Amino acid sequence: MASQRNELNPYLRKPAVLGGYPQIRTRRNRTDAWTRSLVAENRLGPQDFIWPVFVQEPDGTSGISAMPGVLRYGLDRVVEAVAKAAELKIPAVAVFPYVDESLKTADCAEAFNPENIVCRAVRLIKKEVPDIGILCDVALDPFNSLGHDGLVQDGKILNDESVEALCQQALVQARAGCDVLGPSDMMDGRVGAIRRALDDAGYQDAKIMSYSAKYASAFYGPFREAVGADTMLSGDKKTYQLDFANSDEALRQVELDLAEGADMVMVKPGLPYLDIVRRVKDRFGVPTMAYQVSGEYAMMKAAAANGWLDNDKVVYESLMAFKRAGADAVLTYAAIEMAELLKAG
Ligand SMILES: NCc1[nH]cc(CCC(=O)O)c1CC(=O)O
Repeated sequence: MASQRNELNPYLRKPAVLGGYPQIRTRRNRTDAWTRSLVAENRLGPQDFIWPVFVQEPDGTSGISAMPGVLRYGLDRVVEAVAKAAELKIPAVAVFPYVDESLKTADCAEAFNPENIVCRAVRLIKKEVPDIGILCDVALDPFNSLGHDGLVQDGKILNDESVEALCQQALVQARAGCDVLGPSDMMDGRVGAIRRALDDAGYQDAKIMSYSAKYASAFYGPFREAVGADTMLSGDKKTYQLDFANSDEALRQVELDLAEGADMVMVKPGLPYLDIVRRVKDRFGVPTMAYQVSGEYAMMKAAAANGWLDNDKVVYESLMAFKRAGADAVLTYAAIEMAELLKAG
């Protein structure tokens, strides 16, 4: 039968596997925009973003010199900004506080004050923009006169005492209406402790997005200006944040956080750490977030301001790269501009 058919149809006599060029031309799938769209393996939409929002005590807004286009919002302005994010179909915002120096202390008491700027912003956003998810950072640095994420004694970052403080901070945030607690402090055991504290207080549905693979990175520089922690920090964060020489260590950290009850995990910074995103996603298959941090944003904006890079194109390409690496969503300061661009087509 087969040989008969081959005689009738000489093309079938050719081997099924053609082998290569010139029969195979991979450029065929790239000839037109519609073909490229058809075969695209990843897509980017506003649902892929979490927008970090800085809030400040004074009404109005203020700029951050190393983050052009990013503002801190007073409570009179934050609702409008978050409502715009919701309108653009961005699923969640991450609230970060700018705290006046006079409120920063070594015991970080302001972090547990239910009337602090984070809690008030969360209550307001929950009330006025009820459908957007709210993530809060759980770490003491914005409230710490020493600039560290944990409590400091004699120059050492205390672990277990810090975990207790973080639990208190998570509880005031959950009470204010925060949907997702994001421990970004890298203390040992904090995810399990926060989970227990939330459950005991009746917040079983409050989610934990753990900053699991958070590296001691120089790319956080502009953020520290944004939250007013730049001049405060004594030393560095290398005794708790991960060493950027390592990646097995990140997997171990993720594994522990998942065992302790993390609902989602995060890799941070983003672009220079896409290898970690891929390893985490492949190994655990859990919701994996990545944070395109302040320094990454600053680099793109600085190059674009000089005319060296095309802002819209590099921001788009960088965010698509996160998707390709396996990230489910990206925390990015460019969320609004990118959502607007995608909407405009
Ligand atoms: N724990 C605080 C925190 N949460 C998010 C960032 C960085 C975010 C950014 O750079 O955009 C930091 C800074 C740090 O750890 O020093």
